[in-house]
Amino acid sequence: MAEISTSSDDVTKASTEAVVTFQSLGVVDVLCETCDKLGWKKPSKIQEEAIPVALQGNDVIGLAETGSGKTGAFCIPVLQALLENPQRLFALVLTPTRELAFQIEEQFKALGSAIGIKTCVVVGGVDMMGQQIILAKKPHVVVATPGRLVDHLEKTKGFTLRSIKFLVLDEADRILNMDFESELDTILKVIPRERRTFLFSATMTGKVKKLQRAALTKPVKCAVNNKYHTVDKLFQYYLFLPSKDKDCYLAAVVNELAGNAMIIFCGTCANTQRTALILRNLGISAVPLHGQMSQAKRLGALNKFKSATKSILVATDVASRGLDIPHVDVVINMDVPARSKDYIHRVGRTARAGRFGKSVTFVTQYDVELYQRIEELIGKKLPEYEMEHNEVKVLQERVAEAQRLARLEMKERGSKKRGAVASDSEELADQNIGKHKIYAKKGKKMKRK
Ligand SMILES: Nc1ncnc2c1ncn2[C@@H]1O[C@H](COP(=O)(O)OP(=O)(O)OP(=O)(O)O)[C@@H](O)[C@H]1O
Repeated sequence: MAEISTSSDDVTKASTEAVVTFQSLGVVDVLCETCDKLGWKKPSKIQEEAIPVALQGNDVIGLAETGSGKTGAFCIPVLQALLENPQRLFALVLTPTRELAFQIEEQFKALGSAIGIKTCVVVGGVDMMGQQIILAKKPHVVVATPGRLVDHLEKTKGFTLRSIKFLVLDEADRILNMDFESELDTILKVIPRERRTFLFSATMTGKVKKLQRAALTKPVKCAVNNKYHTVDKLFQYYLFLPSKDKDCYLAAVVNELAGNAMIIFCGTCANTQRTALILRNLGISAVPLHGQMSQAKRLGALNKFKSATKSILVATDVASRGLDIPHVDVVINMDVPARSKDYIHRVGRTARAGRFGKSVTFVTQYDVELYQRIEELIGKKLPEYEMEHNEVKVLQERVAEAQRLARLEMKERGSKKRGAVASDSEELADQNIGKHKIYAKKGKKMKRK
């Protein structure tokens, strides 16, 4: 496999020698103008590496840190090829989460706005019929999560992917994981072998066997920075704390960082829900996002957070990959991720596209080994987050009451679910916000800077 690897220094040196533009990379005028309109004055490092290689007709493995513009790095060559060879059902993009599929579609629409691009998102959790109607109109680009795409391949009459010229695996290491094994195999069987394939991620599987599954042809690896590098403008900390005091520490850290947009990552759907409820019971506006919520509620939660009506998103790893929400200032890992690579994706939700960001990872007595694996992966020891531990204790009583209420609310949710009424987590959280306000009135409202 040919390799192109660039470190930041190389890029700085190179950029002082010659100004790189989208045009100088070989991008056609109409797409250059669109980039300009989007405010993309020059290509990002990964775009600089991958676009010319892709435009020359190669398969590409693109590896670059989070928030570095990988989506544009594959969208632009696909759109340029489409311009040269206009055809319906031209490209298929596979991505692991539904939210990410919508985001990638938006990027295709934005970059392809001047050329009349037609796109379709095919994801689970929403009605198949609407998707069938759009698929029947044969869009140029289909952005899909693997499971729902397979459903359509099996059930939607007349839908085939036999004409596909480009396959893109975004968050490729995740798509090549066992979780998507059978779906990916089904999809690969029905798309032409004669095609171009792009693999992009901030973390890539090193296992050749897995990479072979993607059936690349003489791929060129375009890597920017070292493997598993986290962004320079991201200030990462860990906080060592006793497991039983996690909620209290969370309340304290959130309180201290109030005013910032934050994502709090939890390990399970239940803990995500519980944590969001506890924060709300403390009078802090937080919205949960996890896989047990309906798709409409998931998108609603994300939109509330994106539009800054809610400044805290509490989420599972469903939100760890790819989501591009520029205003995220802080990431808190309430639970240490079980898969070390997820750490890189989680903290990559902040400090995007050259901005600053901060992350705090909670490490309890049970997580030391997991945490050490993360430090090994990122190749550095992180500083400890400074915290006045006595101040945390002051919150204990109020947090205990918030926990008690959250337990009741979770129980209520459970029994509602057992009954005929299907209650949704976010809905329940909204119903309960009234209670929180009453509670907040009784107790002292938490300090907001
Ligand atoms: N050349 C550019 N100039 C300025 N902004 C850009 C450029 N390319 C991309 N961006 C913006 O940078 C942000 C991050 O891009 P993108 O979401 O593609 O990152 P990513 O590398 O895919 O991250 P992740 O690994 O987290 O998925 C987006 O808001 C995008 O619009």
